[in-house]
Amino acid sequence: MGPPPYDGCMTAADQPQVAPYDALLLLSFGGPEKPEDVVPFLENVTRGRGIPRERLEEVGQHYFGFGGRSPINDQNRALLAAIREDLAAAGIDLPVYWGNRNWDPYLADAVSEMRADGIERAAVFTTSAYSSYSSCRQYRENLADVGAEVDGAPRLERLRQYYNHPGFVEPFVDETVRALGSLPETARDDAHLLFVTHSIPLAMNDGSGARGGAYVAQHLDVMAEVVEQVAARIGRTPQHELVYCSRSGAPHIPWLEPDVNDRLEEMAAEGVTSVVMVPIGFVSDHMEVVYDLDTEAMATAEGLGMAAARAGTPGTDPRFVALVRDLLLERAAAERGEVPVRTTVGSLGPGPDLCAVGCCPNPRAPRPAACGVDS
Ligand SMILES: CC1=C(CCC(=O)O)c2cc3nc(cc4[nH]c(cc5[nH]c(cc1n2)c(C)c5CCC(=O)O)c(CCC(=O)O)c4C)C(CCC(=O)O)=C3C
Ligand SMILES: [Fe+2]
Repeated sequence: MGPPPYDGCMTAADQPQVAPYDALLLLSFGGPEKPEDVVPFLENVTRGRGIPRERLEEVGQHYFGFGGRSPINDQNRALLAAIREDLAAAGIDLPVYWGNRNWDPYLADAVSEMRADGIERAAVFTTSAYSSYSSCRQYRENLADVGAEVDGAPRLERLRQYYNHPGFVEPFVDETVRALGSLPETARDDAHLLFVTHSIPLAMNDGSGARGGAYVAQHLDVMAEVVEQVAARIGRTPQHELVYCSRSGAPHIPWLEPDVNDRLEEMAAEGVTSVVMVPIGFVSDHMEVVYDLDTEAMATAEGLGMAAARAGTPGTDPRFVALVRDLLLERAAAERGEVPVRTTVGSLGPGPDLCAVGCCPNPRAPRPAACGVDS
């Protein structure tokens, strides 16, 4: 997993090699920071996507309930600071920028700033771990758009998907063990684990990855790995399953199910009395987590008389921050023609540096996307 932390005795020759890159760009979703931002933010997210008016009003209320401020931008500020510290501690002198798809600071502004600073070729880390149109190709389309929009934009090379990197998986293991331990003693031993991710349309899952179905397959692989590591720690294998949150879209279009709330009701009827929710679909505790899980699903569990706890997301866990450095150094080595170690856990192996032709297709109409074998 990358070089050892900088111990103060490193010589220039020992410094990890980031060439050919001269910058790193953190690319994220973005979120509103005050009540006036909420509606224009939602318009940015849903433009041309056929999300019913009622759903938008409902989601707007989630944001207003938190003072019109999503936690996501502050979480990215913290991640940005942690990445800068981690790189510096490893003796890597590389500027790190941040831009979003849907809200200020926008990707185009970050890339304009990079161009003004003379950046020529940057690696791009997205806050999205899995393969699907929303979590992969849509970011690649954003990179293609900004390349066309910003004259003289640097080359932007998206780092591979990292759902099965130990720096993403291990924080969930620790947090699952911690959350189990936070349940009342009588509820601990038969608590079920509910692994939770963002629902997407069935058709989007069917198209995800190079051969289809990758979104669900990747989550099942992460779930199996977390369960195995948790079992090794607690000496038993808890019951576990994958469920979904944050369904959107028109009601007649099928999305991945079961919804976490529906499943909690069924489980209560089946006699389950305690659960731990493990939000493996998410990198930080943003609105989907603090509203859809901590507010809505927790209220559902409480209403059913179940004991419930939630595991935290990677956020700024030092292992997750070091993952960014590991992927950067891995890709830099590959671009120099070396054959780097590509660290993964689970059964699926590392994803490609460049996405396959036609993977994770745009559900509406094909658009140019960067960072594919055909771009
Ligand atoms: C797979 C996936 C992830 C996980 C991977 C990743 O992290 O990238 C994710 C993350 C996020 N989704 C977010 C917010 C929203 N997503 C929406 C809508 C949608 N998401 C979708 C998928 C995903 N979304 C889809 C298929 C739609 C339907 C419309 C469309 O086809 O695009 C809507 C519109 C209202 C609604 O319909 O809910 C909002 C406001 C925020 C910000 C949270 C904050 O502010 O803290 C984050 C991190
Ligand atoms: Fe979303």
